[in-house]
Amino acid sequence: MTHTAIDDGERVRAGSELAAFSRALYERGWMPGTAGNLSVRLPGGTALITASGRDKGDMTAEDMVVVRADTGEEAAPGPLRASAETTIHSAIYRTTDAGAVIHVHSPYATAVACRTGHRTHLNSLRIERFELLKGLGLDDPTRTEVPVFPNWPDVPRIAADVAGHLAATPHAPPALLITDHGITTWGRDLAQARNRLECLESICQLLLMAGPELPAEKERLNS
Ligand SMILES: CSC[C@@H](O)[C@@H](O)C(=O)COP(=O)(O)O
Ligand SMILES: [Zn+2]
Repeated sequence: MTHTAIDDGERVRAGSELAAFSRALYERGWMPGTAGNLSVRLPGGTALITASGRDKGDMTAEDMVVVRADTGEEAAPGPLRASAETTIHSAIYRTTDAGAVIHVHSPYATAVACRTGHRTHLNSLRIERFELLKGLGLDDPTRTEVPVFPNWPDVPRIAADVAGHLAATPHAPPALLITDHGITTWGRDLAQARNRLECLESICQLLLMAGPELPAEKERLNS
């Protein structure tokens, strides 16, 4: 099958699933305005992604665009434009075996991204000890380093940073932050990507609620 030969039934089934997940995330307040985008990998080297600039709480299967999974290029001319952040999804599809990618502007993860990110350099957020790390499917569920990328105005530049980091970091967690912007997670399907997103959003909430450490706590943690 070539990348343009998408079975219509498959496209509609995947599009309906994207629309349902998008609505649910919107209703949680994680896709304010028209923020956020979701995609799934399809057979034949393609992916289906939410159209750009749409209300993410009110999408249907017809509001999705077929793109090449490895480049983000639109597979066929049509009235809708693929998400402005499609190249970030493609960077993930190219360098991992992800079957689905979710990007949202959820408040706690975005706040942590704002506080830990750097305007021009890749940074990382070290997370240790939280039980919820077990929900990320890590090789070592006791600790991880979530990369925090600069929010370049040129999205393909963010995508190039992401692809470079993931290619060089085989045990990277299935998640990334973009400073002053939001969070992206991925998994074998939308449900797994959403579960991982929920774990990280909750960890970020706990980090913000728990810190900064009190001196007595520091002593206890270091003993
Ligand atoms: C509401 S502005 C947010 C956008 O700039 C972008 O970050 C975003 O998440 C949605 O872009 P989109 O092109 O609709 O997929
Ligand atoms: Zn965004």
